[in-house]
Amino acid sequence: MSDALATTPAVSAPVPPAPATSAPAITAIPDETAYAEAVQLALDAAAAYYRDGTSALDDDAYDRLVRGIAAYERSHPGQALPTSPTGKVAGGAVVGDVPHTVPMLSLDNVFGAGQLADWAASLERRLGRPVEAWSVEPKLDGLAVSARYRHGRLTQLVTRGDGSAGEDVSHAIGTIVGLPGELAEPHTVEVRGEVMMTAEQFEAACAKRRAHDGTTFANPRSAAAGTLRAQDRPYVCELTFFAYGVLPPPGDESELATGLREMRHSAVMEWAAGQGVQTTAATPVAGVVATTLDQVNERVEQIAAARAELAFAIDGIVIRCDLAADQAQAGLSSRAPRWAVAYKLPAVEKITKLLAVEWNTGRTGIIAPRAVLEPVELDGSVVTYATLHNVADIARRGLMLGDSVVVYKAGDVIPRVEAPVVHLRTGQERPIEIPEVCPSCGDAIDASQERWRCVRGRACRVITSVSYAVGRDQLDIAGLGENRILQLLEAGLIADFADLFYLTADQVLGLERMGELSTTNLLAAIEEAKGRPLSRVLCALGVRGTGRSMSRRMARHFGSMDAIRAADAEAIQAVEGMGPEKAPVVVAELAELGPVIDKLVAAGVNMTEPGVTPRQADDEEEAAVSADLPLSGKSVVVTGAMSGPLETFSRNQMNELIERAGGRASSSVSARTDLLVAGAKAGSKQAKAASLGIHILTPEEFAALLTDIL
Ligand SMILES: NC(=O)c1ccc[n+]([C@@H]2O[C@H](COP(=O)([O-])OP(=O)(O)OC[C@H]3O[C@@H](n4cnc5c(N)ncnc54)[C@H](O)[C@@H]3O)[C@@H](O)[C@H]2O)c1
Ligand SMILES: [Zn+2]
Repeated sequence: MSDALATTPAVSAPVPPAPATSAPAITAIPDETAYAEAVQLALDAAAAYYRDGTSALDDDAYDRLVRGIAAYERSHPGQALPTSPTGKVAGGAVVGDVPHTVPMLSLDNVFGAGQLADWAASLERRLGRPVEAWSVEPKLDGLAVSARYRHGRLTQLVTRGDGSAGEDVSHAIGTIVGLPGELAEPHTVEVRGEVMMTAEQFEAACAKRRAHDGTTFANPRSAAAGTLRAQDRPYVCELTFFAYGVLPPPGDESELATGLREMRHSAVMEWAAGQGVQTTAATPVAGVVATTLDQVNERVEQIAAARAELAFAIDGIVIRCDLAADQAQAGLSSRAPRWAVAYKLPAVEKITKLLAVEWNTGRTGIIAPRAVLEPVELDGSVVTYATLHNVADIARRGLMLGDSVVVYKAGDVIPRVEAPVVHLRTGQERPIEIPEVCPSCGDAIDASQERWRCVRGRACRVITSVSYAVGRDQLDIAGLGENRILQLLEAGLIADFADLFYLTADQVLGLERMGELSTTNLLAAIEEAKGRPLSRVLCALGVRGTGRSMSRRMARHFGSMDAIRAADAEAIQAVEGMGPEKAPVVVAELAELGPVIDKLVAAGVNMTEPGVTPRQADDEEEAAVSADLPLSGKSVVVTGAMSGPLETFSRNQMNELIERAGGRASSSVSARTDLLVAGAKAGSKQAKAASLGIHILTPEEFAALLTDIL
């Protein structure tokens, strides 16, 4: 939640996570005072948003606020203020002095296919006939402008303003890619479209501003807004234009003018492109014409899916009647045309706080910073971490601890910090500490390239990662202490733990303090480790977020390493407890570990989970767990010291055993516990289980129950 809302508790509300297509959240407004505050807050935000992009609110917060205002006005019609933003273009917060020939309006919104169908049905009722063709285009997230051409020359550029009059921003002519100074032919027309910044232009703009005053823009839209209106900046930033309309001068009865008025929207767009004006035609989200709502929805889904990869921001899809006659007959309301609608996509950017920066040395020795954020709900999940790429990136964005930052996340994309919101700084922000030595091993940092590395490179993490992989709960290879691993590394015999499976007796014997017997023992232990269940091999890989229990759950869910490797983020997310933030990281890290896994496979290391039939790549079902296992569906807790056949079992091995027998291992006793295995010196858990009437077994009784599996 942004600061601005936090300081006005009367109008702030928790964010209920809403699925993409459901009705949007609103800010609750309890009384008239809160209502007046909310109106003022919305006006200030909208004024700043359209002026130079320095709103204190992100779009989602603004939209919730305005919906809250509208809801309050519906239930208290007598209290509505004349300054209220509802029902007005630009929330009524903007004025202009250059009149528009035809109003530049807003768009009504729909959320989801259901609302779209309702909107289309009411439009068709109004027309008294079915709409023959729909045009479906991306809703570009920038600023609307009207570009006036006289005899083919671009003479004036005007913002939307309050819809009836805008502001002259002709000074920007010549800095906007896609808006030529001259048309291919000497026509007099008005081209309407969106001015925005591509990701690349945004980076360049941030670099220029940073060189100038040490700050950056918060996101491409606010950078575009600020840039379009800036007149006396000592630096020039490039912008991009995409057209979505062409209007002939009112009263012009020339052949071209009448032609344009009668042309389908799709044909108008082709005409504009023919004149050298940029349209979305060449982008992956080009406008299309659809004849049925099913086709419209299909294109909506395609555009939504392409969103994360686009070089520019979109916040929805615009659906309009393609035929000029339909548009003319449907007409306009005071705020929006009746023949078009915006199908809103969920917000993928929010403002939150940068709480800390963590530094980690990756498997390849790359030292990467990671942002720790005040948790924020974004595109269907709660984001707490975001990537910061590298040190140069932090410097480039001028980030500070405590900054309000714009965080971006769409679909499977790993969340990233876009930039600080400089105008929300309080003076309490502190510099981010940059590490001077490798955070993993303490050795020096090689900072010669943009991505910093530990001077040890891959070796930095190898000792820790090999020690972890051979640990008792993973591959369980006895006789491989840190010193021994270091020896193997320094002798060049291993570079990762998969290489252990290729060691020969000669190589091992060649090491210092390594006799015949210990060599035989070590190689036997390594040989034995080849048969460990998939869950342990997976755990040994050390993928972030997949510790012992998650590795077991993944192994049981997929059944084989092949199935795990074939899974995308969505499929991985189907594993219990795997959040949408973690899933893409797991997929990325597994891909990065591909060569290690291949080496393990080639060495003959087991890649399946006992008792689980591996799922096929396109299998919708859970991997089939053999039915009627002794603990099927039971929740089991283990406490006290194990004895009898289970004497040597670690807790992790006990948990594995339980899950292999079809049960669920848990660490605490509750009403949902089915069985407690209580060994000697069992304490409070046994007492609690007894009081709850839970079935209690000794380790020996439990072992007897599982003789077939042990
Ligand atoms: N963060 C803030 O403080 C703040 C303040 C005000 C408004 N906003 C945001 O602005 C949005 C409302 O703004 P609005 O009234 O400018 O826009 P809108 O959502 O009403 O849509 C109309 C605009 O869409 C644009 N557009 C993009 N692609 C188009 C296409 N293919 N065809 C036709 N039009 C296209 C045009 O600029 C047009 O003016 C809200 O989503 C709100 O979140 C944010
Ligand atoms: Zn290191």
